Order: sequence, then C-alpha cells, then structure tokens
Amino acid sequence: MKSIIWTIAGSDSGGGAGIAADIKAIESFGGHACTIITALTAQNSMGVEAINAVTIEVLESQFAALESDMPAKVIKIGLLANIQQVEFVAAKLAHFKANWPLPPLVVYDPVAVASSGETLTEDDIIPTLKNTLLPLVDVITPNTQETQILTGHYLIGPSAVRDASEAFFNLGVGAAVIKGGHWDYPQGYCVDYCAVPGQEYWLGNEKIIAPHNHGTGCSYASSMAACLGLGYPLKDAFILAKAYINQGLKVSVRIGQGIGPVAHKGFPHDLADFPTVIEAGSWLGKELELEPWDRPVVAEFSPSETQQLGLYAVVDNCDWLKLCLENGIKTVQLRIKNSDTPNLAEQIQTAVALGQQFQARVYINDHWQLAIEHGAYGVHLGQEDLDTADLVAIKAAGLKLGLSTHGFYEMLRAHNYQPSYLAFGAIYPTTTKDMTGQIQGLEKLKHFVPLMKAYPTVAIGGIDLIRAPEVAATGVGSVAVVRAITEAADPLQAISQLQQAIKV
Ligand SMILES: Cc1ncc(COP(=O)(O)OP(=O)(O)O)c(N)n1
Ligand SMILES: Cc1ncsc1CCOP(=O)(O)O
Ligand SMILES: [Mg+2]
Repeated sequence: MKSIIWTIAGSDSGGGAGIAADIKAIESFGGHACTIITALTAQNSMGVEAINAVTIEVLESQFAALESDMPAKVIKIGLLANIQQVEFVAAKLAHFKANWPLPPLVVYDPVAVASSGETLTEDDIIPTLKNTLLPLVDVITPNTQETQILTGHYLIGPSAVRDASEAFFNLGVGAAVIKGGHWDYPQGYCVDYCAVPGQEYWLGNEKIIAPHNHGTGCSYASSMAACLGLGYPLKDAFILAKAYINQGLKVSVRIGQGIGPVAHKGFPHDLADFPTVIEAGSWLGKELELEPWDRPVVAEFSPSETQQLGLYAVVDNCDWLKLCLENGIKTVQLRIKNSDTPNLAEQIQTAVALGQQFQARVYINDHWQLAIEHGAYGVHLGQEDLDTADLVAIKAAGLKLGLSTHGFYEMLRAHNYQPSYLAFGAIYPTTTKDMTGQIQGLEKLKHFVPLMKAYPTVAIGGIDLIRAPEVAATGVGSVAVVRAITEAADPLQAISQLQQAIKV
C-alpha cells in the first residue's frame, strides 16, 4: 500500500509552490499526498498578491475528514498563516503523537518568508512556533534566513550551522536539515547540513545557477517527507531530496513573466544530480573544518578486471573456500569475524595461495593488514572501516577494495573512494548477521545498480536459489551468498544451481 503523507500548507494559485509543489514531490517518490489547506494565496510568478488564511473551522473539517479514514505516516507542514493556526495544528499533532497506534513523523518547512521576499505570516508568530509547534517536529528544513529567524544564529560558517542545529534541538526538534541554497560557502558551492544529536551529515555540489527556482523549499521538505514515509533513513531521505531538487533546477523553465517553478521529474536516476557526501579530509571537508581533517580521502583503487563478479561465496574458513574454488566460483571472500582465531594469519595465507592456484578473486574481509602482508588479491571493508583502515597502504600495495553500502548515503560515500566494487545489502532479511534497520529490498537495489553502473556491483543478504533470479534481473553484476551454500543440504548442487540461476 502507498504511504500516506499529509501536507498542511497554503495553495499557490500560480501552481509553483505550496500544496501544488508538495503533491508533485510526494507523488514523484510514490507516496499518496493528502492536503490540509491553511491559506489560499493569490500569487503568480511575479509575487504574492494576497494571503487568505482559512478559518479554524475549515482547517478542523479537513483534519477530521482525513483522520477518520486516512491517517498519515508523515505529516509535512508548510505555511501556517497565523498564531491561531499554529496553536491548532500543534494541538492536533500532540494528539496524534499521543494517541495514534503508529504516531506520525512531522516534517516542518518553516515558511517564514516567500522566495519572492513577501512575508507570508504574522510577525509575532515566532514565539508561538517555538513554544508549541517545534517540540513536536521530528525534522525541520529551514533555509538560512528561516534558521536565523528561529534560532538567532547568523550562518557565517560551519560552526554557526552547528550552533543553529543545537538551538533547534534545544527547542525540542529531533533533526535539523539546514539548506545552504542561500549561502555561498565555499564560494560557488551549495552545501546542505543534516544533524541529529551526536551525528551530522554534509552534502555539497556546485551551485546550480537556475533563475526558475520557485517552490524549491516546499519540494525539498515534501521529498524528505515522502522518503521518510517510504521508510528510508534520514540520511537517505536527505540525499534523495537534494538530488530531486538538483534534477528539477537543471530543467526548470520560465512559466509566466517572473520566476518559474522548480521542475518535478520523478525519482532521481542520474548520478550527476546527486550531491557529494562531504568527507572530512576532502577539500570541501577541510573548507568546512570537519574532523579529522588530516585523514585523506584515497580514491581510484585498482579497478576490477571484470564488471561481472558472478556468484560470490562468502565463507569463514579455507575448507569452504577451497570447495567453492574447486567448483568453479571465481569470486570468494574469507570472512573470519573473530580476530582471536589462533591460525588467522595462516588461513589468510592459505586463502591467498588458493586464489592464485585457481586464478580466482579472493577477498579478505576486515583483516587488511594481514591481507597486505600476504599479498592478497583484495580486501572487503565496511563503512566503519573507512574511518580506521590505512587506505593509503591498501592502495599502495595494489590490493583491490570492495566496500559495503547500506542505502543511498553510504553508496555515495563509498563512491568518493572509487573502490574496485560496491556491495549493496542486506537485500533481504538474513540470520547470518544482524542487519536490523538495514534491509534494502529489491526496489532500492533497482535504483542502486544503474546509479553505480561505473562499478562492478554486488548484492548480498538473504539471497537463496529462489531469490537469486530476481536479484540478477536488476542487472547487478554479482550475487553474494553465505548460507545458500554453507547451509545447503548438497553444497555442490547448490553452487551449480546458483550459477545457473544468476544467468540472465
Ligand atoms: C560482498 C560483501 N558485501 C558486504 C559484506 C559486509 O561487509 P562488512 O560491512 O564489512 O561487514 P562484515 O562482513 O565484516 O560483518 C561482505 N562481507 N561481503
Ligand atoms: C555479511 C553480510 N553483509 C550483509 S548481509 C550479510 C550476510 C549474508 O549472509 P546470507 O547470504 O547467509 O544471508
Ligand atoms: Mg567487515
């Protein structure tokens, strides 16, 4: 079933912002948009002529109609035209959060000032917003000006952005997404910030010079709301919203005599529209004073000799490794999770020798120092290893590098390193490893594979003989399995059947 997203916002008679933008963005991501209209604005591409706030009775009737039949997974809020509306909406949200079996997430785009410059709300609305609404907000998506109005922080640099997000947390907001479209820092770049207490994400891309950008704020917040409704983690919703806006800005056109609307072009599919995940150690990271600034981002690892790594067996000892190689598997990983395994170094040495003997690609999981020491073909690392492994040494030793990713954010982070292959997981639930909250599903895999078509790609997690054909049909170059081989009644037959099943 489609996820239901309510948008509580004003209508824009010009069709570029507010409710119109929200519906288009939500539907682009496959959500179902329901509307609660707070004001009928009279505006066009030249500006706002009138704001006709609806009465509380009209607001109430819209809430009542939806609440009884179509409860929301996510509620996105845009224009609230006066203090009474803020108080009324806040009371409703408090009620939903306390009483609904599945409390809705609340995304608030604090539309304080229209892009055309006209004030859309009453001047004295701010204290009421802070006291009643913000404590109920899970994600706030202000621009520079709105951040300044709500927090008092003038965004002159990265530390001020952090201070502003802290100020939002102190007001009871769960997560702050501060949009950098209006600040030119670093010069020529557009940098966006997303934070929850204790964790921050920075995204950047070259500024897109697009005069027709009406409705970008509404569309950004609605995209985030839709992605959260689809169950994407915040950092992935952040990436996708940014890509959606970039995509729309690049093809926006004049409609009317003034500023045209950002275009709505569906789920973003072109890597060129996706922002860069800003790493500490990259030049953008240094500009933003991200720590640790002295850990360089090492890129361009030894490329794979093939895009199609085929059936990929992930095993925890050399007996299994040998059996897989003897039965024709050309990509195998030695994954020994216990670092105290007494003969770890010998096993790695044996695995490397077996790989050479069978002219196969043998990757060593985690133990990159021993992999270098024993001249392994490659290493497979996880996202957390990117913060600790000596990538300079791995690259210098000529080892191939495979990287795990779980979602859009991690995929784009891994892309910064230009590894030898990218793995996407877990595609299905698995008992081999705790992947709680990280199950991607086939639909996301269908997005990942074409976006990362420059790399050999691997799908892992819960794949068996039945699922292997649908996984292979996504175009992924390799299917990695543990239990489908190691727990098969007849492992040799399983290997042969899996090899057949992934031929598309
Ligand atoms: C092919 C492949 N993909 C993903 C993983 C998972 O690696 P990682 O994230 O490092 O987790 P652990 O395997 O170390 O638990 C993998 N091993 N192989
Ligand atoms: C190591 C790993 N990383 C993501 S899922 C997974 C385990 C895959 O095991 P299985 O094929 O048995 O589901
Ligand atoms: Mg690992």
